[in-house]
Order: sequence, then structure tokens, then C-alpha cells
Amino acid sequence: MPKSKIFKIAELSKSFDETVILDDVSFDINRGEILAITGRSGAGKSTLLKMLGGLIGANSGDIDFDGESILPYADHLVPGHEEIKYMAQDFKLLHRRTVLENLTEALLAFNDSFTEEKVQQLTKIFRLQTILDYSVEQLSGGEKQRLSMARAMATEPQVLLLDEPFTQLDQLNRSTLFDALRAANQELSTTIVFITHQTDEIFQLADRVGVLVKMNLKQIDTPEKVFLQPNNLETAELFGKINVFNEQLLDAFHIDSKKGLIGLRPYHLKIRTKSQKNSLKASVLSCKFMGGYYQVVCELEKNLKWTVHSEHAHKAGEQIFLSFEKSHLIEMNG
Ligand SMILES: Nc1ncnc2c1ncn2[C@@H]1O[C@H](COP(=O)(O)OP(=O)(O)OP(=O)(O)O)[C@@H](O)[C@H]1O
Repeated sequence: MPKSKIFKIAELSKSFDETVILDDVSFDINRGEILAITGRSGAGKSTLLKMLGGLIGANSGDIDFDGESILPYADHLVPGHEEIKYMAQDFKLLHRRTVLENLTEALLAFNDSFTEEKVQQLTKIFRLQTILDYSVEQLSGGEKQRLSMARAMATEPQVLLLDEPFTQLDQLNRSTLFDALRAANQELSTTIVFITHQTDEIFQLADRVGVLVKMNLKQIDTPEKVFLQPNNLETAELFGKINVFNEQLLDAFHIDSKKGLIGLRPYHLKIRTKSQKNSLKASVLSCKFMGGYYQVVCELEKNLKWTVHSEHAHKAGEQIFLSFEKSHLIEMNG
């Protein structure tokens, strides 16, 4: 059965002054999914998210939310939509008030029994049980972030839009927040769209990821598909280092490049100390210990540097031979 769409974004374009930020962007967001939006700094991620929240308008195109256009018009005094909660990186909390007071304030419009039930539910989802009596000033960054999200979810919006929600958090707090957001997504059926620069956040949380490249959403698919089959070089690079074959190498290995570019991840290259059939001669330029592996940068020929992962340390100037399996080659558009 086809998934129902909560957002339909059609031919959306946005410029600031004369600069085009988004050009003819079209995609859908499935109801109940967790979608990550990624892209280089300045790619237009926040702009797109604010437009989904009805906070800024477009130059052309449309955003359809549940059958209605949500692009703001000049006569909207307060832009935005009550079913869509947009959260920037700042926490909108009531200072010198407790966690519980912050939660109940977000539920003022409701009767006591609903408020009580909702406070319990949000407290559980966002793991606030042990800090309900704490004043906001006593909270850690992660706790503030969770309380801020719980407040945003109080009125049961259909969509939560999060602009880089994990950046200020350490690993443990990020992990707690991943769990909380997954619980909110499942228990409250909230559609979540979040912006990130971190691949681990995409893999941990997202059902799909959309990649903004050169003013457009160049690819939107499962994290696995986008990682394994990026359709362009910039997308591949957002997911980690990739070595690109030049024409001589393509010829030498009889590799046919239908889309234009062929790449290979550093961990799909093996370092040998002796020449083998179909191996590439290279000279080590530098070697860095990275925790689980050594990152070796080597020169294959003048102006062609590749990165390789190795189990062992290598010395600058050492001659090495690189081998690979053709099944690991990644075809991309330039
Ligand atoms: N209100 C505005 N007026 C003029 N230019 C703007 C405005 N808002 C954003 N921009 C510009 O639009 C471009 C895209 O900005 P945006 O914040 O959407 O990018 P981003 O992908 O979210 O970046 P980052 O990852 O660095 O947060 C940037 O060049 C930014 O300077």
C-alpha cells in the first residue's frame, strides 16, 4: 500500500535578494516517518525547514500540508501552523520555574485530567521523571533539550521540525534523545523532520534522508541506499571520504563509467607491500591513528592523492600497492 503523504513539496524556489538558495525543489514527506535533511553548510537546510514550518514564504512553488497550502501570506500576523512545531537550537523555556511547571504551562489550554495524563506521558517519553522538581537553571543541556521538545509535543502537533537538535549534546545525551524522539514518533505518531551534519544521527534515527546539493534535493531515500549508492559526488562526500578515479585509472582497470564518476571508499582499499595483478602503486604521504584504524594518505601520481584505511601504521615515503574489488566501486554523477 502506498504511504500517505503529509507534505507535498512542489517546484519550490527561494531566493534571498538576488541569491538563489533553493531552485525547483520537489519531494514528499511520508506521514509518520523520521526524515533527516542533510547538506553542506549554507545549502539551504534551515531555509527549507522554516518553509515547512510556514515561517517564511517561497518565491514560487507550493508546500501542501495535509491537503492545504501552508506558505505564509503577507496578511498572516503570526506565521506558522498549529499542527507543525518548528524548533530552532534555542530552548524556549520558562526560567526560574520547575520542569513540571514548564510542562503544565504548555498545557494551559486543556482541562486538568488531560493535563495530568499528558504530563505523565511526556515525562516518560522524554525521560524527565527524576527532574520534575528541578528549576530550569539546574538542568543540563540535554535535559533542557528534552524538556523543550516535551513542551513542543504537549499540544500533539502532527509534525516536529528540528534544526540541528543534537549539536550541543554529548554522546550519552544524544543517545537518550534518539530514544525519546523514536518513542515520540511511535507512541504519538509524530512525523519528525530534523537537520543534521552527522552521518551517525542519520543512521541512528532516520527512516529516510534527503540531501540538499546545489540548490536542490538531489536524493531522498533510506540512509542505506543513499550511503551505498549516492547519486552524486557531493552526497558521497557528505557520508565520508571517497577516492575518485581519474581517466587514466579508469582506462587501466577497464572500468566503464556510465554516469561520469567512479569512487571508492578508503576502507575498500587493501594495502599490500608487494605488487600484485591489478594493484596500484602509491607512495605514503602521511599516516594518522584514528582509533580503530590508521588513515593513510598516499600519492598515486602527481596531483592524485587517495586515502586508505589500514590496520597497520605506515611511514611517509614508504612504497605500497593498493588493491580493490570492482564490486565496491561507486558510480556517481559529477
Ligand atoms: N533571512 C536571510 N536573508 C538573507 N540571506 C539568508 C537569510 N537566511 C539565510 N540566508 C542565506 O541563505 C543561505 C542558506 O542558509 P541556511 O541557513 O538555510 O543554510 P544551512 O544549510 O541551514 O546552513 P548551516 O548548515 O550552516 O546551518 C546562506 O547563504 C544564508 O546566508
